[in-house]
Amino acid sequence: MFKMYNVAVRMNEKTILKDLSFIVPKGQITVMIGESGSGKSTTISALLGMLPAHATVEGSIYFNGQNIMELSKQEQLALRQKHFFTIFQDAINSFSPTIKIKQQMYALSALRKGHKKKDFLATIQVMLKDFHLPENVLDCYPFELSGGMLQRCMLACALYNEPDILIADEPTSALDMLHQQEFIQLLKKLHTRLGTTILLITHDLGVAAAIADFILVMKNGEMVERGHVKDIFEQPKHPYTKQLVANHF
Ligand SMILES: Nc1ncnc2c1ncn2[C@@H]1O[C@H](COP(=O)(O)OP(=O)(O)OP(=O)(O)O)[C@@H](O)[C@H]1O
Repeated sequence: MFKMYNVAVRMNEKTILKDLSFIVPKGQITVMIGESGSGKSTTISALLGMLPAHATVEGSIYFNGQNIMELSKQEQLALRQKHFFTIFQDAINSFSPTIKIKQQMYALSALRKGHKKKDFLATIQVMLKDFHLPENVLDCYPFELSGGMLQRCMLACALYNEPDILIADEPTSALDMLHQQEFIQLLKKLHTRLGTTILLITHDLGVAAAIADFILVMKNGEMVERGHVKDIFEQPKHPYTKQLVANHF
């Protein structure tokens, strides 16, 4: 579905990503793991065109066979809005503090679907129930909800938008154990229902083992190993992956 090919990123004279190449297959859940500072978020930022202006990016990013790096900034933005939906680590920072959840979810969804407010409300209310969120959640301000509830609102938005690709950058790291598991179950549900292609970033191997079809292992800005979840956990090849897996069990 999309592929990064020989991507290198430099910032402040420092090489952050080195010659990164990988595929995220259609309809599969690909999980990127690796220690803090290994370059996971930078990879996502490169994919989403969100790197700082001073960053230099080389290489190609293919989506449906098209190298999006060859498109104008405007075309890239339109393509990402149409096909990608992203959930970030800190749900509270994903919402504006002074606007009610309903308006914000509608704005996020209207961008893609152009649906009427009435249709949106009817559909989203069913989804919220499905996601164990109280009915009045739409009339709340973000500060009135827990981190777990806000992440579930984001996931409901993702479900409503039916993106081709869902990117989730450490979506559970700010949640407690119970809410982490609940979020992962809902993510699985979304994947089962829509067959969404998912790229999930985490440093939690338990999360990776629970949900991944494929795993990408990052270390120091390089991808040191990639493979099917079973192979990574049962027969890791790279010393770093071996160490990660050994520490997990
Ligand atoms: N704007 C920037 N300017 C310079 N260096 C940066 C910038 N942003 C990130 N880096 C560096 O790039 C490297 C990779 O950071 P990145 O945030 O991608 O890692 P990560 O694997 O996502 O880490 P974490 O799990 O802690 O989020 C780090 O050494 C970081 O200090």
